[in-house]
Amino acid sequence: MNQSKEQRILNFVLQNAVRGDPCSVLDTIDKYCSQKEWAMNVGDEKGLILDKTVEEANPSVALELGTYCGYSAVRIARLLKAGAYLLTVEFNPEFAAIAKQMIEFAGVQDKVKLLEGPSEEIIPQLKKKYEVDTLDFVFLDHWKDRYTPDTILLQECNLLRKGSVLLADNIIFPGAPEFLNYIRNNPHFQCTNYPSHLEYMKVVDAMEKAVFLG
Ligand SMILES: Cc1cc(-c2n[nH]c(CCNC(=O)c3cc(-c4ccc(F)cc4)cc(O)c3O)n2)ccn1
Ligand SMILES: [Mg+2]
Repeated sequence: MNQSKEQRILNFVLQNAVRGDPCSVLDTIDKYCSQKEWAMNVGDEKGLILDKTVEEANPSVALELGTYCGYSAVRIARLLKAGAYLLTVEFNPEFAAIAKQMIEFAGVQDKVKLLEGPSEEIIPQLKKKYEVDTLDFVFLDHWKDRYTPDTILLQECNLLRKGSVLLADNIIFPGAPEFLNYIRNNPHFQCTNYPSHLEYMKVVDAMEKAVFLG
């Protein structure tokens, strides 16, 4: 049975990156996806915006919606302080299996908990089943029509606190116009736009940061 693109990306990492070196894993994925096969990792350009936002937030507990192959999970986890951790949610079992191996190869498995299932099911379980109090940082990178309902769900589940930082990918392409309208007109959030480009392409994209004001 011929391999999936995601399996080819993982194999390229296993054969070309340095085990236990997150930066080497990120660079190797970026090399493969810019030169051989495009894939929906946040990538190196938007990855720098993600890095700066994570460093500024310096989260103890972070949530990522949309793991895919684990690129941004590795990117976030490599920046977390001792004792801090990332919960990452993936809907597609094939993607989750790839991401698990990617995270382990990068050596950040002790900082990452990979949860399989749809975001609308997982979010309401975070407090009781996953012992989360509040989230310091949330990376929205899953289905674009879920950004708004899941941001509302996070608030309903009391998972945000004053100062919680949300960062959303793909604001322009594929686009999340409803989310942009919701978050920019919501007095409980302070928004900042970061113009960029779609991963590995010249297509215009952007990220939106939204700080919860309580
Ligand atoms: C409901 C739920 C869902 C999830 C979930 N897990 N994994 C994902 C992946 C979502 N990501 C994307 O669809 C995405 C797409 C593009 C793209 C595509 C095609 C183009 F032509 C151009 C750009 C670019 C990107 O940067 C993206 O992030 N969702 C997890 C949990 N619960
Ligand atoms: Mg994305």
